Amino acid sequence: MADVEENKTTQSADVPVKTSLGRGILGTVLGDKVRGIGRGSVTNSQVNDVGDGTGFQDGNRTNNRSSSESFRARGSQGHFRGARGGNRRTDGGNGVPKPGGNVDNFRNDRKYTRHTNGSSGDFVVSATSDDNRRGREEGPAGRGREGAFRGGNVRGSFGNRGGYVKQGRDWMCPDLACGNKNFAFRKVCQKCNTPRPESSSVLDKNGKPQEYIPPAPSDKEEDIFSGAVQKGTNFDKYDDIPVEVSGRDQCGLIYSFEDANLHPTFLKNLQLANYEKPTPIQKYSIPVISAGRDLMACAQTGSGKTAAFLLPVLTALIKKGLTMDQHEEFQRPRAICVAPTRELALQIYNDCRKFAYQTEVRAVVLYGGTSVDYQMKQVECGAHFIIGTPGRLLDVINKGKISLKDVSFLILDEADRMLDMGFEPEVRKLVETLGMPPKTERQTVMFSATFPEEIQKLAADFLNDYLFVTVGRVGGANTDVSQHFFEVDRLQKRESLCDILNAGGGEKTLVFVESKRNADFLASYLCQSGFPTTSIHGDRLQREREEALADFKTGKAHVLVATSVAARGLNIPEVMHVINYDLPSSIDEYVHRIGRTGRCGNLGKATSFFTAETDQPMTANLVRILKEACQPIPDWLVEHSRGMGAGDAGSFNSRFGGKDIRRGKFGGGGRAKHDSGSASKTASRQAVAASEGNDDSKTIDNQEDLATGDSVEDWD
Ligand SMILES: Nc1ncnc2c1ncn2[C@@H]1O[C@H](COP(=O)(O)OP(=O)(O)OP(=O)(O)O)[C@@H](O)[C@H]1O
Repeated sequence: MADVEENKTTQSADVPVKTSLGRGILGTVLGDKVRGIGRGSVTNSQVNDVGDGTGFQDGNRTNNRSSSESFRARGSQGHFRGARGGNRRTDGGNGVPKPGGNVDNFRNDRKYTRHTNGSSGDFVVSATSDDNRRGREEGPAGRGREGAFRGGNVRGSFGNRGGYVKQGRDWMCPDLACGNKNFAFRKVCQKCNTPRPESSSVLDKNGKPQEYIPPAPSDKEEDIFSGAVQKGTNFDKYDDIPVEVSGRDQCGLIYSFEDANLHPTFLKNLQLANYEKPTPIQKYSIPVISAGRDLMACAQTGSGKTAAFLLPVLTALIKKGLTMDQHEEFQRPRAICVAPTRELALQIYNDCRKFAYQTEVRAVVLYGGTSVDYQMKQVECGAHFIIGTPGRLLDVINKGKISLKDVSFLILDEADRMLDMGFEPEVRKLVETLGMPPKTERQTVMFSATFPEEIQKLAADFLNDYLFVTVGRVGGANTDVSQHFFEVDRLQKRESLCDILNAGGGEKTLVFVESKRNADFLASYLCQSGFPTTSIHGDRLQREREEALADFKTGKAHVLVATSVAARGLNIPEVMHVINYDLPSSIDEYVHRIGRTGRCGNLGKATSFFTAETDQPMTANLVRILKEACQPIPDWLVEHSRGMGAGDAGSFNSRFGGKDIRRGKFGGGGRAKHDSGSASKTASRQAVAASEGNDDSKTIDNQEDLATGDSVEDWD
């Protein structure tokens, strides 16, 4: 993918720049075939610009065309955005497209619509929807791609772990050479006697789904402290990011963990975890929480927000003194942390076990898709700190196992998500109706990388005279992630993805799609195309979700296809590349998705497929995010963004400029800007208040779609 950068300089597709025997921008030479994707392509004699030069090229072009025949430049130079219904040959049996298909064959029997694209003189060739359907559904054997998937010709995504087998449903033989579809009740494959994959053996003797009991976490020190993302080369550059604190009576900041008055065991545990010095969000948040203040904290993805709340909360719990409620049926947790997805709740729980290692703090995690009885037993064994997803938490509370009256800390991780339309009713119920002390008698802290203004307004219902700490811009993208965009026709996406994965040479890649069905579909396709792939989404069994994540973490599968369940918070070491196969409908979701790479000072890469017909409403916000992160902005994206309202390039007049919505209401001295870096180390350790008076007015960008269908799937 270095090629992407390398080739960006060429603006005109007509100018032959270099000979490529390997890959073009995203183009890949496969045998004697050259496929260009995204916005550039390669012929044997020309390399065309990826960033700006041309549209993507039909796959199996012959090599002797001149680049000007193959492409026309965009704008004044003319531009060809080749879209086609499928330059793939269909596979005899199942209609699954194979790479390297023949565009000419395709053209012979497909209808094309040719139209011009405004004043630019571009023309776009696109297949009609009939073509698209045929491209997908027709195969010599008369079975379409989707038919193949449902009908039994698609094998498990990943050996016997990935079989797309649902509870109580028919299952596919995990033996790739067999792939037979078996009825749900069969324990072995009818055709080859291969045992049913473990993940499908979930029916009890009454045919009801058996409940999943997750494996007990290891107590071994090396296991507890493994699995974290290690610091990258840009870790120290976090200190250069400006920090802003707003609110009354601000607290100081710390420059080392030793300054933070943490419990001594935590200091030892930090060493074991290789935490040498705090990140900016930790420097500012730990003193605020330790001082007993409510907090809204916003910092870029992967910059250490979890430790920023866990360390001071755990310290406070120990300082206040923990009574042992072990083996009592009724537990009175002192701290509750709520997270939007099961995997994130589990991850926070594991971080909590890490920091609280060898202390008396007992943490319990409650999340859906697992046995409630099992989790209730865990609670009975003692629960000072409960971490969970809202639905399961409510469930266990309603079963009378937990009293909230002693809760002194409420933490909302991914707080903007917890308070959006999908989760807000559950969170409100948890906080306001089940006996939790009111906001003046508990401490409430909220963390996220994004805090839209409307959510900030709502959050005020739960917070008491809070401080707002922002590191960098609210809602800004992680600047350690290089962002690339390719305008790709919907039907070109799969092939483009394969080219990118081939070019990546097996690097760990997370591919986001919008729908659960497409996640299965794509994972299956990638498996068949030779990429070890697994998938995670809300329709998979919890056991399968955890196995999928484990396989991806260990590298057994180097591609994970995911819906938005994996967009927030997940900390997976060595994810080198995030691909938005489908762009999300919300810019905040985009920021969180690409934040799965480039964590903890490591560099990462994000590639997004842009399809004008679906993604046009995102353009203004994308342009703004790119500009803010100092990323190159493709001209075509700017063009698309024109007339899309608040996001014209150059304007930051939106919610992204949003900081504390209370600004201007603190009288003087309520807002302070800081440099958390080395320069300020010589200064007083107290935050220096620099009153800035009233802020500029701003417009709220209403293009956000706060609740996306898939992402509410984890309410339990
Ligand atoms: N001070 C530190 N020193 C070394 N590593 C750290 C430090 N703080 C955090 N990390 C590591 O950085 C990684 C990212 O941290 P974390 O998951 O808390 O990020 P985050 O800000 O919560 O991200 P997101 O916004 O995606 O939820 C983790 O692996 C964590 O162990």
